[in-house]
Amino acid sequence: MKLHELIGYLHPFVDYKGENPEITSIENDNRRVTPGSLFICIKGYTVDGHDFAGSAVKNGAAAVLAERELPVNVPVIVVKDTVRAMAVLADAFYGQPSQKLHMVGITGTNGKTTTSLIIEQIFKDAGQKTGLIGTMYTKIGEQIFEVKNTTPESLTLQKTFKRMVDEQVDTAVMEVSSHALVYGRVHGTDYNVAVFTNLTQDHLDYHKTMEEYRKAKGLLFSQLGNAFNHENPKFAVLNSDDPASDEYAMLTTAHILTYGIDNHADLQAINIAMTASGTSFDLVSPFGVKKVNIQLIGKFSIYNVLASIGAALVSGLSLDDIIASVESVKGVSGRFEVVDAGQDFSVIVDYAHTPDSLENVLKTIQQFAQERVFCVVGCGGDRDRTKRPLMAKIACEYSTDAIFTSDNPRSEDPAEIIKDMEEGVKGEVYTSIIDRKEAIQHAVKNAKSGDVILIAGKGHETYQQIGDRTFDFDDRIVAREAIEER
Ligand SMILES: CC(=O)N[C@H]1[C@@H](OP(=O)(O)OP(=O)(O)OC[C@H]2O[C@@H](n3ccc(=O)[nH]c3=O)[C@H](O)[C@@H]2O)O[C@H](CO)[C@@H](O)[C@@H]1O[C@H](C)C(=O)N[C@@H](C)C(=O)N[C@H](CCC(=O)O)C(=O)O
Ligand SMILES: Nc1ncnc2c1ncn2[C@@H]1O[C@H](COP(=O)(O)OP(=O)(O)OP(=O)(O)O)[C@@H](O)[C@H]1O
Ligand SMILES: N[C@H](CCC[C@H](N)C(=O)O)C(=O)O
Ligand SMILES: [Mg+2]
Repeated sequence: MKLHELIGYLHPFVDYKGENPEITSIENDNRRVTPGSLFICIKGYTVDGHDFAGSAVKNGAAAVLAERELPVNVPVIVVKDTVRAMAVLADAFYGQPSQKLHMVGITGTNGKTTTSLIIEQIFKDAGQKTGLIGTMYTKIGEQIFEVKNTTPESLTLQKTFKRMVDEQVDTAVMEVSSHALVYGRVHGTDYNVAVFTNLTQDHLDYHKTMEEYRKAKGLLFSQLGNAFNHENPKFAVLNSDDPASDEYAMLTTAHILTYGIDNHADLQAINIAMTASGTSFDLVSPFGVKKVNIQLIGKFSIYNVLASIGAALVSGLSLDDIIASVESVKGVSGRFEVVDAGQDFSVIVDYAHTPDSLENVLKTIQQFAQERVFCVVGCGGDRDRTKRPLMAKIACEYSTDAIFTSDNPRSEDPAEIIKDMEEGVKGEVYTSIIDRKEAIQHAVKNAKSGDVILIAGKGHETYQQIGDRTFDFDDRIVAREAIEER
């Protein structure tokens, strides 16, 4: 695409009439620039991309988009906000790919990854080719790509959508983090279905207050498009048991489908029966009452399944087929994952790293636990500090043996993170062991027949970030080895 054509997509007041080179790619990292690239300078949290413009030009950049004039010998287009401009240009350069896909976006504090994988399964079972973008990976068909963020910045995102279009993907399912909504990473992404799971405390280091956090998630719904496109209607799938849903319903002109358990909803689960290996319920739906038997447990799992059924239903799939799909879902890696090495106690690895998710998982375990419940848990460094005492309190309240340990301390002192946790449990009985491997070994050594050990916080993660180093660490492997050593 020629530079002039590309610039034409920007704000009409961006006045550029200089040279008109062919733009072969758009990059925001000088190290990825090749001859003909447009280099976009982004002021980051760590460094300022404007400092790399010179190097980008040396690498062959044909033009630079920046927030100020720069001393380089290629055209510099100056805009007020390069992050916003990047979203517009990425969408245009890749041919507005999200408009060619059936797009399902999922936001909420907990359950995004789980729900996105269930939705992916439903669409696959319906014979569609799917794409997935989320915490664990990006997936196009069956090809898996590593990711750094749950929701990547706009350039990577649009490039990924373009690849999905090229590879004939029908439906793209993606997690939309609150950070992504605030940073404008999904600006220009044309969702057909926006799903809300729930809103509870997390990420207050970034959003500061729950009100700001709630507003951030609301952006997915306010950006869902305001036109009544009757050929291609848009849907918001909202949790009727979460108070934030009322606000999100007001923010959007899309059709609304609600799901829930406690409050009346378009899709409501009633007559719930849970065993240690699964859950059954009656699904009250616009198509009558249907019996559903899932292999997942915990009330939170029912919510994830209802949200998934809702997203598939408004996408036009048949309810009976959808139910058959959700009934076949066995679980998601690192979410309530059982480690079984033949021991006579249970070990569960789960990604609960927020107060709400920890409470949900421990309450679910309590329903089945016959003896003691050990809870090995830590809190991430460089993340919301205010959730630390709350998580510690929940661990003490809902388990018999709370063991506080490290979970990606990053740049923080792990002992200080544990101290923050301990603030929430003054006078209670717990054990603190900084080294996560030792903490897991401690639980495994002390567990007796019939006990349950929950190892919370890292789920599918295969690393531990300490300082600026990343070490191999997988709760499931460490637990298995500890059991085998017993
Ligand atoms: C706070 C934050 O969100 N940071 C994101 C941000 O990093 P940054 O601002 O530090 O970027 P930077 O390193 O300063 O770089 C600035 C610019 O200079 C460029 N650069 C940089 C170095 C260089 O040598 N050359 C160069 O050109 C970079 O390409 C970039 O354009 O931009 C990066 C690239 O897009 C992101 O990967 C990074 O996410 C970091 C890893 C992160 O931890 N983010 C978290 C807070 C986050 O976004 N989490 C959410 C939610 C998770 C969930 O709950 O599921 C997520 O969506 O992942
Ligand atoms: N609907 C839900 N409500 C509350 N807790 C949930 C729900 N679904 C899952 N959980 C809990 O939250 C944990 C994380 O789930 P999941 O990875 O699906 O969430 P996520 O929203 O993708 O999280 P992240 O923002 O970190 O990517 C699970 O391991 C489980 O403990
Ligand atoms: N998406 C979440 C994941 C947290 C996982 C936990 N293991 C941690 O490192 O805190 C975050 O980045 O806050
Ligand atoms: Mg996730």
